[in-house]
Amino acid sequence: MAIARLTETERAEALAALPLWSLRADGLALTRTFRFADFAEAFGFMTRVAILAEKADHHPEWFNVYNRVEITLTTHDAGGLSTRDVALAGAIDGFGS
Ligand SMILES: C[C@H](O)[C@H](O)[C@H]1CNC2=NC(N)=NC(=O)C2=N1
Repeated sequence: MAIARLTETERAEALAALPLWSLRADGLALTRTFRFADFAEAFGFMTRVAILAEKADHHPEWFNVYNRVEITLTTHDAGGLSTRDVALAGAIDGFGS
C-alpha cells in the first residue's frame, strides 16, 4: 500500500519530537541504539516491539548483540520516512530505557 514520504519540514518536526533518534546519513531512516542490563532484558524489549509492530503492520529493521539493540525505521512502501516510522519510534520510546 502506498504511503507518502515525509516532506523536509515534516521530517525536521519529527526529529525535533524524537530527540533520542537520529536521521540516517541518507535521510531515509530513523535510528536508535538501546542498551539493557543483559540479553534477557534486550530480548524482552524486542518481544514487546515485535507485538506492537505486528499490530501496526509496520516492522523494524534491527540488530541485536547480547544487551544491545540497534533499530532502524524506514517505510519500504514509501522509499523513506513516513508517519508510520514516527509513530513506531514514539511507541518504542515508551518501552526502552
Ligand atoms: C503488506 C504489508 O502491509 C506491508 O509489506 C508492510 C509490512 N511492514 C512494513 N514495514 C515497514 N518498515 N515498511 C513497510 O513498508 C511495511 N509494509
